Amino acid sequence: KRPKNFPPGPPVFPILGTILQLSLENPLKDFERLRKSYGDVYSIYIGQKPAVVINGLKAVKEAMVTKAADFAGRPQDLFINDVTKRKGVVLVDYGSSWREHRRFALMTLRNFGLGKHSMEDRVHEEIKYLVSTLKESVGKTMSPGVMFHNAASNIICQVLFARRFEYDDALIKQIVQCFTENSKLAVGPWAMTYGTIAIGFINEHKKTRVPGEPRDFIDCYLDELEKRGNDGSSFSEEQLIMYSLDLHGAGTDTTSNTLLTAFLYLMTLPHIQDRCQQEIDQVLEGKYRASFEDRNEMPYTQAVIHEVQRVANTVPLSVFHRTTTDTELMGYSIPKGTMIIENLTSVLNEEGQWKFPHEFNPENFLDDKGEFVKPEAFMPFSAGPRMCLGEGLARMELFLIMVTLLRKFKFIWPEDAGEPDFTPVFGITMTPKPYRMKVQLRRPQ
Ligand code: HEM
Repeated sequence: KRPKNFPPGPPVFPILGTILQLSLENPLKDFERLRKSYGDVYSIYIGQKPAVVINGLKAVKEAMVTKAADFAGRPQDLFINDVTKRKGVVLVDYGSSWREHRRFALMTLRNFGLGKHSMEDRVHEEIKYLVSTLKESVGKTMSPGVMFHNAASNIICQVLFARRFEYDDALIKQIVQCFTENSKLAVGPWAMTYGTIAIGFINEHKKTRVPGEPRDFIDCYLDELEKRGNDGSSFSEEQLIMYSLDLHGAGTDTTSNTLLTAFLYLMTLPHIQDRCQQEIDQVLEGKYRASFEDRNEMPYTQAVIHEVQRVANTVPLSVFHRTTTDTELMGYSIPKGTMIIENLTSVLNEEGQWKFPHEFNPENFLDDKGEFVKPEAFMPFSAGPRMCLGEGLARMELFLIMVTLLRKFKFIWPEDAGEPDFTPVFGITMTPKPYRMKVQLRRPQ
């Protein structure tokens, strides 16, 4: 039985709840169907546990922005909570440890003029490896999956540990494989492997650091730890291990799957790729490399990158939330502790919010003068206090990587590759099916 005035939903069966009415392989279509029957806010039962699914811009905004604190918790009774020991930031419940760690990460990422290397330099450093890998493939076809995954992983590793791994490094390959092949089921062993690496790095940093002169995120955290001492602060070395695992995990699969989606569409829509290249050539003429600032001169390329993010729908159901108090949403009552599923998919393709909700079309982000505009329903990073903490870094990576690669190379869908399959594989993150791309140099380099 649903509690009084609880959001409606499909009939609940003993033991299984409403689970049989959802395809576990890809529940997104079922969520859409249930929205048609029950409205923007409805409930499902995962076994005996109720969860409220929130759909569409209006309801998502009311929950995540207007009633932000009420909806900013995280479920604490999932298997993953045991693995993460309730540390880090992504899965930590709303409270002072989460708040302090989130604030610290935002500040540290923002101040990343760390040492001599600004964040942009770190991203460009990694792009060099992408460019040389692609150069080796000129005139041939290549599978970009591992390359983009490694690049995204390395950028975070640079920020965290001031270290990167070669694209064919055995250890990092193993991690990538764990991640992609066994998918998210391998969180346990993966966390352990990565945890061990992180501990190694942290110990190394403790030996070589100069207090007050941080080289990277780990040094910043160790400085902060020293400053705070042990009196009741939520900062600890154990936190730091989980924290770096969190940031690495949150920043790798997301960015690399978005890049994979980008190149899949750019190859199969060559007129769009062409138009980006014209704009990039014009704005960067005479410049050695792109800077993030250049985006303001590139409305079309900006529109394409945003359209990629909209269509990629990289984190389709966001990260699950939980109510922190008894609350109300769109007139329904939701008790404290209820799991909340924020259906970002339903916002990113919502009819009435987009000119072309169901096709890849950069016009979704352009006004009639060709200027870049960002509709309110663009929320691939979610909204409110739990919104993606890496948004700034992710947007910088997407822009610098796409612009640099499009400036140098032309990407072609191989003649023998058959029809492209745009349907991604569902998971916490959506992954495009593996594909190959043909690479050509645009001008002699
Ligand atoms: C295209 C790339 C990315 C996308 C689409 C994305 C999307 C998201 C989404 C939807 C959430 C959940 C927000 C919520 O619960 O309401 C999230 C959380 C988070 N993301 Fe990202 N993300 C991306 C890249 C990154 C990067 C590069 C980092 C690393 C610096 C990062 C770090 C985090 C963290 C730490 C959280 C948890 C925030 C919290 O619980 O307070 N993300 N991201």
